[in-house]
Amino acid sequence: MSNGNKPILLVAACALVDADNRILLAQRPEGKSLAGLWEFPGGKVEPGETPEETLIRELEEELGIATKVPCLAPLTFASHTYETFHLLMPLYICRRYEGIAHGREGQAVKWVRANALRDYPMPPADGPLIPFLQDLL
Ligand SMILES: Nc1nc2c([nH]c(=O)n2[C@H]2C[C@H](O)[C@@H](COP(=O)(O)OP(=O)(O)OP(=O)(O)O)O2)c(=O)[nH]1
Repeated sequence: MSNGNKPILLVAACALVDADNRILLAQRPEGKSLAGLWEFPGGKVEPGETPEETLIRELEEELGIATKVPCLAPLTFASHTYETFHLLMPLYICRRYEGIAHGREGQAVKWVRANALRDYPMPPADGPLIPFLQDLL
């Protein structure tokens, strides 16, 4: 199957898990693509970055929390064709971090139980990730 020559976009995402086994979702702000949908924190891997470095940067920028490479464990990935690109998105899990997560860019954030993830509309790429989290948590 061809993807219609769309470029691959590499985005690193993280399931941040608290002591109660809840997962943090952040709401995409108005004005962005997929606005209003709930997503895992993360973002595009910039040139010169590893996906882990991207996540450490994004978790700090978006949520004000600090973590380290050994605290990021690979869980699974999403591979999904959008209209103008094909998204390849490794999903990491992180249970060890410092700070209290809050939406530093004005976005709503919510701690959600694995069995309630389906109650939050997510980008189309994210649906297949949910069973992995439900099995794990
Ligand atoms: N962080 C994150 N991005 C996701 C998820 N699911 C999903 O399809 N994406 C997509 C949305 C965006 O196209 C891309 C992440 O880009 P980004 O968040 O760094 O970029 P952005 O919104 O500032 O830019 P844009 O999409 O408005 O161009 O990955 C997810 O769970 N978490």
